[in-house]
Amino acid sequence: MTTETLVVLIAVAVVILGGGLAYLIAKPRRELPPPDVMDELTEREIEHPELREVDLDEVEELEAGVLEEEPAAPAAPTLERPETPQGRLARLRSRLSRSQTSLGRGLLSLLGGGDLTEDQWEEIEDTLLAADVGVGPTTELVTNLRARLAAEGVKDPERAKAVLRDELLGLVGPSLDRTMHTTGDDNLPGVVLVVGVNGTGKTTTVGRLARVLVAEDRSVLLGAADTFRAAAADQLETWGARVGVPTVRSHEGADPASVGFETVKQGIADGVDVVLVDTAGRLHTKSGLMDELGKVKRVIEKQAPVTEVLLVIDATTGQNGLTQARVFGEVVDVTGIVLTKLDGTAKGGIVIAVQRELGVPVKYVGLGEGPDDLAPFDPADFVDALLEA
Ligand SMILES: Nc1nc2c(ncn2[C@@H]2O[C@H](COP(=O)(O)OP(=O)(O)OP(=O)(O)O)[C@@H](O)[C@H]2O)c(=O)[nH]1
Repeated sequence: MTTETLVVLIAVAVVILGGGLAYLIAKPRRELPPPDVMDELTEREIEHPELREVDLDEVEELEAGVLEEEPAAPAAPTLERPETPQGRLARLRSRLSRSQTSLGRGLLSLLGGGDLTEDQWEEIEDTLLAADVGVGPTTELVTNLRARLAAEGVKDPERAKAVLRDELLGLVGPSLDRTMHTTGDDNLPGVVLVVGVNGTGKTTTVGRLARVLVAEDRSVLLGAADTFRAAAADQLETWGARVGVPTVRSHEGADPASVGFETVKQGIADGVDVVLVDTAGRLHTKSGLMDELGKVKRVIEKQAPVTEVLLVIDATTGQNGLTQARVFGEVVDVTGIVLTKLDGTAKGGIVIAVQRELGVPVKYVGLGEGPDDLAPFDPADFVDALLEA
């Protein structure tokens, strides 16, 4: 071999080796699979990639987000578990006494000092009237109190307080039937019609009553027969949804009687225990609308008897609340009263006045803005809270 041939051979070898090296450097390196895939690879598979069951291209696509993830199933709504009604008044009692202090303190301070002068008896009367007890019940209470304190020769403030408690309790009516009638006859649902002026807390009350019933393991259906305002139906639906209770509703301006009818019809078909129907109470002075309320009840009763008509009254409206009570009482047979916003007034005597006015018992009281701040009314607890001050 000549020297020239040797030089040519060396040059060819250098070119080949250089090209190979350049190819190796330029070749994209395959990354190691991510750690979780690594976990699945055995040592043998790492040494012999051809044996791998995991396709690295697929892994890369996954990394690049090419393969779409399975959409997550929608989370089931978490239902609230409402508080049982039994313990509620105990929890809310302080709100009652807070709102009643002027009445309780006023009476006790006067009665604590032995024999009363005429002026002091007048002061007692004024205190009762200022607390919205009403003229008739106030006169009755003062007359009875005077007679008993004199007859029993009461001088001791503790004894005077006990007599006052007894007399107040007598006025509140400890033996009135305060059960809410929610059981229908012949396998029909109980039907509760909730009426009252707008803004008194009617829709809130329907929502809260649904919670009371759910806490007692009763099945419930709501009817949004307040069709004046779409928002009222939305509000009701939201209340129900929180505790898994459905709502029957229609469009704004629909006939409230037909919504009531459809709700009870569905309640019967679904076999629910109780149907609660919210109604519109706008402009209670307009006879047309009040007639309409009467119609709602009549039409509902083509399906099933109404077992309870609850009138919602705002305790802070005083005498105006009594006027409302009177008007509603003329249109539908009110069977129970729900007194809302009792936490916001010192005029707790309205309980006594409104019962007298309608001859119907207060069955529930609203004592706050929380979802379970509606308590069954208990006369003894009420009077005790009144005199706690
Ligand atoms: N402090 C207090 N507020 C209450 C009570 N009950 C209801 N409310 C409030 O009163 C306001 C009116 O309640 P709604 O239920 O909307 O009154 P409504 O009578 O149904 O009026 P519409 O829905 O407009 O028909 C709301 O802000 C409630 O939170 C209560 O017992 N105490």
